[in-house]
Amino acid sequence: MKVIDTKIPDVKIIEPQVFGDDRGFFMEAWNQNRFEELVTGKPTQFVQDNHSKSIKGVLRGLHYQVAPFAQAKLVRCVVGEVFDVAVDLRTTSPTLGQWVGIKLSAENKRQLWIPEGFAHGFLTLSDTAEFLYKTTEFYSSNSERGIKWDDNTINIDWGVGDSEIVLSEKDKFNSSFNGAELF
Ligand SMILES: Cc1cn([C@H]2C[C@H](O)[C@@H](COP(=O)(O)OP(=O)(O)O[C@H]3O[C@H](C)C(=O)[C@H](O)[C@H]3O)O2)c(=O)[nH]c1=O
Repeated sequence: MKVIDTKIPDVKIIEPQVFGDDRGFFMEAWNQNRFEELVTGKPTQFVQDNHSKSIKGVLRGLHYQVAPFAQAKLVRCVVGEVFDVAVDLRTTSPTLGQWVGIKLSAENKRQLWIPEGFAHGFLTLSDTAEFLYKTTEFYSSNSERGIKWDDNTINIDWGVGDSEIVLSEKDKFNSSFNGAELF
């Protein structure tokens, strides 16, 4: 397992070791000891596994839960490809308002570690994409918050125009960054 830094120090790219042979491949998608040793450096417990399927152009996000239900997430794409984004919402962080974007795919098998204090979202690049992620806190609908995918303060380069984006009704009414509840 290789851990790669991003421009936001606490957000890490993880490349699991993949064992390929003439049957296909095997990899440990998550190993508690290795993850705590190489990624977080502390005890890290996940309590929920999520799985979503999206068609091309679907953008889910930017979402987060506020305290006491703030979630850290370990995310990966197991079918197709997505452009995955984390946005720093920590008021004491030197990278507040900055974002990290990475392509996650069934092909590259990369994972992204997104600590508490970040908004998260992804854009579906392939015809369909299936997205799996572990969270460190349970879902709490009352604690859910959303920031507009095209907020002009954060200014994420999604690589597509507005016309190609498919949003949930909820995501059409997300907050601006400047109006958002931060950490
Ligand atoms: C997130 C979640 C949702 N739900 C229910 C609530 C709705 O009835 C239905 C769809 O929820 P939603 O439209 O919020 O799903 P996404 O747009 O994929 O939301 C996710 O999008 C981005 C990518 C995230 O990082 C978050 O984990 C999460 O907010 O599933 C649950 O029952 N449990 C859950 O943990």
